[in-house]
Amino acid sequence: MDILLKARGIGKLTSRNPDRYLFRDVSAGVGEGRRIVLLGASGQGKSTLLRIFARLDAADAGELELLGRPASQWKPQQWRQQVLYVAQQPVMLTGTVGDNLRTASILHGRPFDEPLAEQLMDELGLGGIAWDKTADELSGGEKQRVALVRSLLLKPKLLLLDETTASLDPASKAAAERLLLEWSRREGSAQLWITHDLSQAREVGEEVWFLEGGRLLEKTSAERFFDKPATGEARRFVQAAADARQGV
Ligand SMILES: Nc1ncnc2c1ncn2[C@@H]1O[C@H](COP(=O)(O)OP(=O)(O)OP(=O)(O)O)[C@@H](O)[C@H]1O
Repeated sequence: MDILLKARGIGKLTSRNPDRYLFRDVSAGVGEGRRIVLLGASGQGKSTLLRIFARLDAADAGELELLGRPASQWKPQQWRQQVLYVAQQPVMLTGTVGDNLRTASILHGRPFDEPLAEQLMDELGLGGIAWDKTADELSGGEKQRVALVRSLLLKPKLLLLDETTASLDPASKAAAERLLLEWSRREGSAQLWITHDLSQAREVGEEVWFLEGGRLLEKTSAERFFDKPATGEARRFVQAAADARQGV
């Protein structure tokens, strides 16, 4: 498996205290077409790490490489076409639903694949939404799904999914998971998910990265992470989630 994105020694200082790292020494590789889940408690810096991978935020240490070329050799916009961050809080651009769906093709000068946009909207249960509706009038869950379709239409090599299904009702969440799994198989694109839902993590993840105490403590197969975590921290994390589910 070729490595698509490589991180070497990535660190981010805390904004409050420039002597302290939020996380450091993050070295890992995203394989082509691989589905990885990034787990860890709130506030560990998972979103920040994904934003660094998408070059929406700068690292304070370390280097990134995409397709074997260091970040310095990529124009940020070209990098972001390939490594696309889907934000936790969806941002709708001014205009209609159709305008939002066409954004990527306009920005990147590619033809708009309308049949694909229709198909993706349908698969996410948005087939009934008029494309001339003002995007800002959509519900939060609708915005989240339109933002996802908008991202998929760009066909990035790596999708960074930051709690993308967290605000969806159970049926829409299942539809989004199905679509993303199918998409990764069909398009061969890689996905790096942040989720707090461990059953979703088992469902979608081939690999798990576990961030705690400012370090990427585990990088392993999903099966191994859930059945036999190597560190006490991961064991406690998995156990606490299981206890919470059972109301212990
Ligand atoms: N330089 C920094 N950049 C971003 N966040 C920082 C920084 N320094 C400190 N922080 C704090 O660290 C935390 C990082 O937030 P982030 O959203 O990345 O974590 P997370 O693990 O994704 O959390 P959640 O699971 O709750 O979404 C926040 O509490 C933020 O205020």
